[in-house]
Amino acid sequence: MCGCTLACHKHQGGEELKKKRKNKGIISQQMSLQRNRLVLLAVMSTALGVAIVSQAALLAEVVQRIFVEKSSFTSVAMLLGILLSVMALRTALSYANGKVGLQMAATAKTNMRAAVLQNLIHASMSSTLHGQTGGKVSVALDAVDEADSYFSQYMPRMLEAAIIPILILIITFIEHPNSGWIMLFTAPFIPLFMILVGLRTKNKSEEKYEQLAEFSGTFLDSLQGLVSLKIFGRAHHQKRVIERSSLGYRDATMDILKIAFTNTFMLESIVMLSIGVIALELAIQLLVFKSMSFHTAFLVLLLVPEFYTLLKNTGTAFHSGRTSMGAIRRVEKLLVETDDDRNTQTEGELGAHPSSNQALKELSQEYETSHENLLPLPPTIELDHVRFQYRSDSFELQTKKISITPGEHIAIVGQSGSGKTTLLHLIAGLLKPASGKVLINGNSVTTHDESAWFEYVSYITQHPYIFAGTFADNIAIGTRRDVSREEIEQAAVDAGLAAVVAQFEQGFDTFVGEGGRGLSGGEKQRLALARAFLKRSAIILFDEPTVGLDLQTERVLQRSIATLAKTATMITVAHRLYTIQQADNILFMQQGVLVDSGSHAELLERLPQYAEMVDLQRKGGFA
Ligand SMILES: Nc1ncnc2c1ncn2[C@@H]1O[C@H](COP(=O)(O)OP(=O)(O)OP(=O)(O)O)[C@@H](O)[C@H]1O
Repeated sequence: MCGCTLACHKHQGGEELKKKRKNKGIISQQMSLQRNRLVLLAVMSTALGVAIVSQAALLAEVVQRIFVEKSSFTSVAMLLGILLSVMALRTALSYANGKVGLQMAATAKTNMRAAVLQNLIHASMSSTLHGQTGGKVSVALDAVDEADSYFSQYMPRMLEAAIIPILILIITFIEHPNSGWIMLFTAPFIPLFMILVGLRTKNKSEEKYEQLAEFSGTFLDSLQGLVSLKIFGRAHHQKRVIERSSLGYRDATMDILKIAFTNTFMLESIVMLSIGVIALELAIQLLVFKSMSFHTAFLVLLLVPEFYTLLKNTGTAFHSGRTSMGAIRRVEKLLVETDDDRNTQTEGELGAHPSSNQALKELSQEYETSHENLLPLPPTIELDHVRFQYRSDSFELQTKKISITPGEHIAIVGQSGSGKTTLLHLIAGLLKPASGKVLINGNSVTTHDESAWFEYVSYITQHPYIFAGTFADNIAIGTRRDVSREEIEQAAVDAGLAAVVAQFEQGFDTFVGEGGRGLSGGEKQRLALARAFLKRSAIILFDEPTVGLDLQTERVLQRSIATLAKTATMITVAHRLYTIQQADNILFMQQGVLVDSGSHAELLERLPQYAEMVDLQRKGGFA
């Protein structure tokens, strides 16, 4: 037994994939993952080449016998039968080639989407907030979809191009070297031309994806902020922004299409010209110089279009492959960005505290056992000279050494923007300190042990996220255990949500969240509380609402919070004097610095800024 939890194994797998991705790009990674399919494609392409040459040879033989040698139909019946079977085999092989290509594309897309999702899920809070949501959605959906043609068309066609034309060329050289030389001389123009065009398309395609991501981002931002835009009369301005960004996307797409059309025209011209030259040469040899047989001339004439069609298809596939590569690069960029972010999050901490994995595992086991019978035991939390910055030139948070004993009720207070929520996020392990440590029972919390640590924590934010689903689903996400309907209903009762749910005909099966019924701020917080009751965490983080709730809701929330806090360490970003006065320890924040901590009475006595804040709150009627 390695003593590793399921989450830990999953993590190791993810790390391996991450390492692989670091060394190779998505394409080579997929190629090595799908090596069997590539081998199958190569075998089928060779078989297809043999079928194409055989079909031409058989057809030339049949025509020679019927029209030149005037043989009877019965004497060629068998040849015709074989010809039909070869044609059927060729069709089947082409179909199978396409099918394997599609399977490769489907697997590659599934893997890419899983990797994008995995990275986005594990990205730190700060990187999640960075960039536009719509842009990320566009990478995860559109860019991954666009990668399809690289695997479904480009790869199979390239393999065919590497095998079949060479086979045809060998046969042509054996049959009639002059035609072989013409083919050999004209053929390189097609890939050469395609490479030149493809390189231009690649840049254009990358540009197109940047435009699409910008367009999606702007569009989603505008949708989400529609109410604010209308109220501030900015809807028209935003309309123009969307228009500009959609026109940018249109132009980038049109540029690619322009290149594609020119490319097709040039390709057709080269192909037609080459076939024409060979046909003319064959006619002169056959009719003027009479230096070759009809069978040979006809066979070469049948093989030549096959040769150029294959090269032409390769050219088209090359073009779509290059377009796809632009999309793949975007996915790679997102993966690298989020990978780097995960690296910076975890490095250092692990090396400094090799025992932290073990300690959290013990905590987790303790939690699992205790969950069956008792409530989980709150750990000791210590902040040891923590320093944090969102960005190098921005707000900086600093703390001294501070210890939160199990079951303590902590209030974090300070002016707006003083760093209260940031401190809460640092304690929760949602943000990683630049220096200093957040210690849980003496060990650092690292993102490596996220799942074990988060088992311990409930976080009731001011604006809890309500997922699209029923009340019951939304409460049940509070825990990873299988919970009964009774437990969900009890949690709702404890959180004061039951009365709200009872108003609806479908009760706990009422749809809420996106596409369902909307909830008020107070109702959302009660739902978040119900999740916390179900989870029965050892640490409750609570971002107290700044806006005034009605007295009834306020009382319900206060009562529920007090019940929850009985068995847990409670850390509240406090805005109410009542909460502050009840706290065992108050952390006073000022411009990012944890200035002082102590009881209400202590701080009143020794910290004038605190006394001033309390005075202001009293006057504001918050008490
Ligand atoms: N994601 C972020 N990126 C950059 N800066 C941020 C980010 N989140 C917050 N900040 C900045 O950090 C500072 C502290 O913010 P924080 O939300 O912790 O304050 P707060 O005391 O909780 O404020 P409030 O009481 O108004 O909620 C602010 O100056 C804010 O602008």
